[in-house]
Amino acid sequence: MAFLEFRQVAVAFGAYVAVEGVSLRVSEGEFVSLVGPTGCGKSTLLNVAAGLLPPTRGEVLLEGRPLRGLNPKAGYLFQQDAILPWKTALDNVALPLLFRGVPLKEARARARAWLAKVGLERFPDRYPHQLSGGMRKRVGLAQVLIAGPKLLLMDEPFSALDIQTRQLMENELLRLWQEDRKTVLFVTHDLEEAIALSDRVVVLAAGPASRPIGDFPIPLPRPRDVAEIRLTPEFLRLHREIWDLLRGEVMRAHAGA
Ligand SMILES: Nc1ncnc2c1ncn2[C@@H]1O[C@H](COP(=O)(O)OP(=O)(O)OP(=O)(O)O)[C@@H](O)[C@H]1O
Repeated sequence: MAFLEFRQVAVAFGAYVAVEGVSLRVSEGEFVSLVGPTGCGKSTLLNVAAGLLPPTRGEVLLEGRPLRGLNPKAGYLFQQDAILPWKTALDNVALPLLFRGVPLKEARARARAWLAKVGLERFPDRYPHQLSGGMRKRVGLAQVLIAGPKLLLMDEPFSALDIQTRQLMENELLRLWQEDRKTVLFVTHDLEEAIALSDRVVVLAAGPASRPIGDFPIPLPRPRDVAEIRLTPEFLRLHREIWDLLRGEVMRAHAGA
């Protein structure tokens, strides 16, 4: 049984059909990336998986059962920071526990442990504006992971970071993921990032009515270093193979824009 399954999902915004006939199965513990040209519906599909957006047609199954309303197993990390500027790093991370009624002292103790896991143990009292972009991402990641989601939905989480910080964060994500292998659905424009991180890369067609047109297993060994893995012949072979398909869709999207 798939952990998460899209079954013939379509989403229309008024008369515009963004995605149509999307069927996709993600196994428990699998790291799957969605790549595709701009506007093809990647974020739309993540929103459907999060239960934030009901499909116009078709359905999403979570552990075999139709998803109704918000996805209770999912944690969502967006491109923009979702952390609160008036709270410290520690209290931002503690927030999901406080919402659940965990007492303040316990929530802060657990948040402290999560800050340490993402390498911020020395900065619990800093406010977001006193942190770098990469550090804010770490706070965001800890804030999502502290809630213990079984499914991680990530929408271009590192795209605003400079390349070195981005690679550090990608390695950090892989390290945390190796610990307990959550199921991950990761959206990115960046094919290299998708290959470096994933077990599988799914290519979406240019919109309208986008759907998966390619599904590529990534049999690269783990643990991986995202900077080093990019230099291996197997990585380059996979990149060429997937780009052969993706290139046409990117050109179609630009021609239609
Ligand atoms: N709320 C909305 N109302 C109308 N149209 C929308 C809405 N949300 C998305 N769309 C349209 O649906 C299509 C898919 O959007 P989506 O944001 O999912 O694409 P994407 O692949 O994530 O894009 P990008 O890579 O640029 O972030 C786009 O054409 C977009 O303009």
